[in-house]
Amino acid sequence: MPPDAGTAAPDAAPRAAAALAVRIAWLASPRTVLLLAAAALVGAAAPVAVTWLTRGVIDQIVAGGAIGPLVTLATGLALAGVATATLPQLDQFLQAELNRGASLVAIDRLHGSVGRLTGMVRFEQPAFLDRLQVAVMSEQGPAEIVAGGLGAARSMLALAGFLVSLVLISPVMAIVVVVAAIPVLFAELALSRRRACMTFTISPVERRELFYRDLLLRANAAKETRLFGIAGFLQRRMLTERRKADRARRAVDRRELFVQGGLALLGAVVAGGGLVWAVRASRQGELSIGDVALFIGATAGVQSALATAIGQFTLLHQKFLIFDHFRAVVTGPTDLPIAAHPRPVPPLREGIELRDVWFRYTPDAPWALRGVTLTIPVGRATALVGRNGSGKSTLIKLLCRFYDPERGAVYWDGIDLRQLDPASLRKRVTAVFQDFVEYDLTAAENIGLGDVTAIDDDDRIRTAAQQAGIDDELAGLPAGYQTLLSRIFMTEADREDPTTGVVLSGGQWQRLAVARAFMRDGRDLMILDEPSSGLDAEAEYRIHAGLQRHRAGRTSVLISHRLGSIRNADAIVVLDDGAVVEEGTHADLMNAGGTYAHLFTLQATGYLDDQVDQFDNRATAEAAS
Ligand SMILES: Nc1ncnc2c1ncn2[C@@H]1O[C@H](COP(=O)(O)OP(=O)(O)OP(=O)(O)O)[C@@H](O)[C@H]1O
Repeated sequence: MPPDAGTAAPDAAPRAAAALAVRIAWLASPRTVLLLAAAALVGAAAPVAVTWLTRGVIDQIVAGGAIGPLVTLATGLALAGVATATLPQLDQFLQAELNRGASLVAIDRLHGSVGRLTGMVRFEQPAFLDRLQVAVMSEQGPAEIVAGGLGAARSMLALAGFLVSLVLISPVMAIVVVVAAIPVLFAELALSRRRACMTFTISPVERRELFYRDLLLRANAAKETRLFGIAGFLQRRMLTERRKADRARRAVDRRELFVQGGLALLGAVVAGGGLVWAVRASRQGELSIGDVALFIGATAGVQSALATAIGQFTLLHQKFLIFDHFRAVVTGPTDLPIAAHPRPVPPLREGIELRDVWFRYTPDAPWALRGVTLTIPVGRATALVGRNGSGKSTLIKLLCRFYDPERGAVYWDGIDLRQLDPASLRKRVTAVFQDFVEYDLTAAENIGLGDVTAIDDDDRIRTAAQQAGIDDELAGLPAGYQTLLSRIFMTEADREDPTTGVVLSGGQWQRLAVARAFMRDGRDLMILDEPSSGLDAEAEYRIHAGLQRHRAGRTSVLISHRLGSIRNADAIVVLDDGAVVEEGTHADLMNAGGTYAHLFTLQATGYLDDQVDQFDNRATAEAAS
């Protein structure tokens, strides 16, 4: 059974997420972080200074004091004003700069971690995919968290400054303002938790919306969506998912509206009450006019700094919770257990052996392989055949160790694959998968990716293409092997120029995938999962002749529903419902008259008219009886 550790939501660790975010930001640009911190310090001091300088100026004017100190105070006020006016722009620039650098580091970390997942297990787990989607959206998290943290620190410093000012004028008022802020803090924290939770819970809905949107916009789905007239149907489904997500967002927005509206009202009542008191105190001579100005500025300053600090803390808390999904992905365990001291994979000398292998994709899924015991001898061609869903592709995924068996084991010259280094194992394997990738790159790159160390080696690329029978076609493209095999990167100006990109046919792509596998020449094991399913008869014949030549003396596993193409394999293994039901050469299996003989005869019959008639008659008779 595939392990599921690390996919279930782990206990959120917002502190660890915050620490990781700060580490990433610091790694990206320590200078920008320091500049932002300096800006935060000045940003905190400036408004407090403005309030005190304003009080001094007013009191000097009212008292008719000397011009010198008044000018000094006014100059200070002007400088503080300049700092207050220009800091937001500088702050914005620094934040954007930090964002660029830290996002780059975050993207690199995230993709590095996903790339280090050795198997396919995680990609089949919805919980991991949800987490990954949130993690991908969190690339700006480090910069936002650092900027938010510094913003909160700035508000706290400003708050302290204003609070001291307010305590000097009216300690009671200072206490009232602070006490009124306590419910705000708790309410905002609860709101932020709710928003972070909503972001995660709507993730499957957003993934479904993306799936429908992708189908509607994808070129290779356009044929079916048009012919079957399902664009409207898919669009309605997409909008339904969007509405579901919007309903969840609206519920949180509505709660915020009521809670924050109520809290704002409370703040306004406190400030209004204080103002009435200050005016009365001034009339009774307890406060100077400058004191009243200081009181008004300090009360507004305390309230706004408190509101900003609480807002920033709760936003930070929310960002920690969201960025925690990023942390969970980048620090999560690997999907397949890796041996403490994985052994490098030696060249294959005897063969690969499956011993009583049981495998299912999830604990609640039916078994895809049931007690498979099988030897793939070195230097021999082994063919896997069987009906759809009988477990052929699953078996080769286990040979590449994309998954581990739940019971039993796969051995490479007697060593359990779990003891080997997965990367080292894969260096010894080449494959054409059923669902091979069509890269929107040049023809040469499409082949060269088979051995990225030789991606510029034109001779090897060309040899691989010749072996796959596609050299002539690639050489004949407008820019030969350098032709881009895609039209998706074209600009409007390129549209008429055929050399900027061409579209290959399905069969051509398939031969290109075979060439890519040939690029990894000299590997110990070659896996071919339906390498010729999309080819015309002649291309199929040529590719199988080429593969046969190439396979000679090498270890290969070949899957094909066209039984004629595997009849020359050294051994044919028939799978049925995840179990090996027959094994032998073509002649052995035909003599045995079992599943293979039945399937082979059925296919061969299709190519011979008189036998087709007999077959049809027999089928009609069978149907009638
Ligand atoms: N990624 C997956 N997640 C869950 N179940 C899967 C997955 N891939 C295959 N299966 C299931 O495992 C069983 C074996 O599938 P597999 O693809 O190995 O069959 P196959 O013999 O290669 O079929 P085909 O001839 O159609 O390619 C099937 O029941 C299939 O539904």
